[in-house]
Amino acid sequence: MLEVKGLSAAYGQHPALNKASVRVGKGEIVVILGANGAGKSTLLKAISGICEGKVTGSVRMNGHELVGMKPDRIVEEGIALVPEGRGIFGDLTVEENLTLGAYSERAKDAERTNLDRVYALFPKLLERRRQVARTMSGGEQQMVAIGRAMMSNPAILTLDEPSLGLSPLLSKELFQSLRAVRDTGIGILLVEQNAKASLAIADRGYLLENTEIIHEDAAASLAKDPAVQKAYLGGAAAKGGAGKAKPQANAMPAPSAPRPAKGPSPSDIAAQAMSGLAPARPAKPAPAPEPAPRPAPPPAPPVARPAPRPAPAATPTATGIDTASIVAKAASQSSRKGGAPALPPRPAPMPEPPKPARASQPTRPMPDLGHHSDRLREVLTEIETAAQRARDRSRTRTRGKP
Ligand SMILES: Nc1ncnc2c1ncn2[C@@H]1O[C@H](COP(=O)(O)OP(=O)(O)OP(=O)(O)O)[C@@H](O)[C@H]1O
Repeated sequence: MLEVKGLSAAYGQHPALNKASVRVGKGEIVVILGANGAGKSTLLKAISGICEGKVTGSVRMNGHELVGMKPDRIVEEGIALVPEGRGIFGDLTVEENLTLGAYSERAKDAERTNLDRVYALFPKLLERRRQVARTMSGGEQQMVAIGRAMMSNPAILTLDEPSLGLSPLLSKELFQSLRAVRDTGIGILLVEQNAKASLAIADRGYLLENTEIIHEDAAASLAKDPAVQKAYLGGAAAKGGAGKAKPQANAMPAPSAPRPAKGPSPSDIAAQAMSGLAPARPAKPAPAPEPAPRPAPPPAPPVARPAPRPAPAATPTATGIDTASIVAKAASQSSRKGGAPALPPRPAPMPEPPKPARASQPTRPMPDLGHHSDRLREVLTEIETAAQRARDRSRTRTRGKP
């Protein structure tokens, strides 16, 4: 299904990947093991069309050449990336984050089915679907990131160090979830530092050292390979590399070219490629170690729902979620924080239809919330109602006075 052949990438004069060849079949988990700086993230970024460097070679998905294609076209071809650092929108709810993943043409019609599939795989996300993502635990946020990628209806899911920063318990849950994703028929290309856990769930693996794939084998064989054990599985202090092709290769990364000080982090760009939008994040921080799971915040008090406002023509979706609103909200979150990458060309949300004339206006007309969320409307309605009640009370008091 996914066939990478002789793929190379260089950042200026600095080679980061050298003629890598990798394949991933349907329903297969393939792991890439390698030391820091070996070129693992570069490989995933080059596959997704978001490598900042110069990429040569071939990446074929079901026979279609992807090198040179725009990232959003690559998503349409069925490849979704879960970037290092997750790249989810902290200010949006779980469900809003998930819905953003369904923005591609490929996924639009199957949004409800995909959402159900994600909730079936991650029941916790269903429980917490109205929770703001930044209040979720690290493990839950990682599930949101994977769920969002799955909303693009991918045939291949690529993940960059998904267990980074998670406690052993949450990592275990995560790897079990990946197995469940694989069992749905999705092929998984996984970059991981946690060699033991990833080899335990993988079908095959590759060793990437100093920009080159030096060995490929069944995961079970790799797990038993003394050189792999020494280098990646906590064997005796391993200065040397692993694998049969170049057992003497040094596992230390090649000296790196300086990364650009400004601009979006690779994870941001990856998030952009996946969903068409990306939140602003500081450059490549390791997520904080996982604290104990947090209880769900208390449910919000019930609010009086305002009469439904006519929805803009393009917004209704299978889930009933106003995607255009969520996109606008996510974009405003990105721009508020600054530094987010520009949005890639996407079908623009339909313009707001002309506002219908209101039959009887309240004392003060409701402001036009246009692209804002339903929740905001609810809060404003509440405020309006409270203000009206206060005015009525004060009028009653005034009338009662002699
Ligand atoms: N945007 C960039 N500009 C310049 N050099 C880069 C850039 N991104 C990566 N590199 C360099 O390319 C090499 C490979 O980096 P890459 O991030 O692919 O490694 P990695 O194997 O994923 O490492 P890690 O496990 O630490 O994330 C490194 O030497 C790195 O410094």
